Amino acid sequence: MTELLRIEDLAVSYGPSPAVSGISLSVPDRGTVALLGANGAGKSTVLKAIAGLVPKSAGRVLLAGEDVTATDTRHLVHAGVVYVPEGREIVPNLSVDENLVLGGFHLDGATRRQRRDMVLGIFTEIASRALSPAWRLSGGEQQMLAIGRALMAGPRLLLLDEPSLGLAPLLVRRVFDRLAAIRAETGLAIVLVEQNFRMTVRVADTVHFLRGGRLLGKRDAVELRNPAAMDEAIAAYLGAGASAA
Ligand SMILES: Nc1ncnc2c1ncn2[C@@H]1O[C@H](COP(=O)(O)OP(=O)(O)OP(=O)(O)O)[C@@H](O)[C@H]1O
Repeated sequence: MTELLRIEDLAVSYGPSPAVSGISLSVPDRGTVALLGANGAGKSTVLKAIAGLVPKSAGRVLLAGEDVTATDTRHLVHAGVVYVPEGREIVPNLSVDENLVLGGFHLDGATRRQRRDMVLGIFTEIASRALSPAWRLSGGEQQMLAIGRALMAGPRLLLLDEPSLGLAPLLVRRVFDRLAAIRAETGLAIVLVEQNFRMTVRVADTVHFLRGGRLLGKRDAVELRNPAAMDEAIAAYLGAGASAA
């Protein structure tokens, strides 16, 4: 499979000591790579560094072979790299439709309408609520809107930061089902940061384990769908105190 994203020896520091270092990983075209780890392990920092939202103190990021290490966020969005932050950050007083338009503001009208129809076709839960203010949506529907808004930009690489955060189990399942649909329909690649291990292995191909800002190892996600293998990987990579969500 062709490689879409390659990270080589990435480090990010917010202060004197690095938050993450020595991060190297590869995301194939149309692949889904997950980063699993406890709070503070450095997962969001890796995503933000890829998206150009935090400065890198070392390493390189290559997108389809092109060095984008120093490329700013705006140009990365145009190159197809779109970040969906933890906490969704939709605009509550704007309607569902208006939030979607924000994600495709740079598009011509016809493309924007076509993308909007594609997004609402995937997220059928919010399709009938297009004119409702976003604050009226449930947490899971707001998460779908946040992902939908990112899809409006026509990404090649979606960087998803904890889409399950704060959602009830049923809604988590719905969001992850839609992620599987997006992957099948649009063929984009995804880097997924999660703490919900069981849901993650349903949609990912490869899982990288992070602890203390370092990558400890990676496993095939299909293997980890076996609960015993997941428990063994968690104990090996994340420590005895960790457990599958
Ligand atoms: N803006 C910041 N300024 C200073 N330190 C930060 C900043 N953002 C993150 N950190 C620190 O960097 C480390 C990694 O944080 P990061 O948010 O990447 O972890 P995470 O694995 O995504 O955690 P969580 O699951 O809690 O979101 C932590 O020690 C955190 O306190």
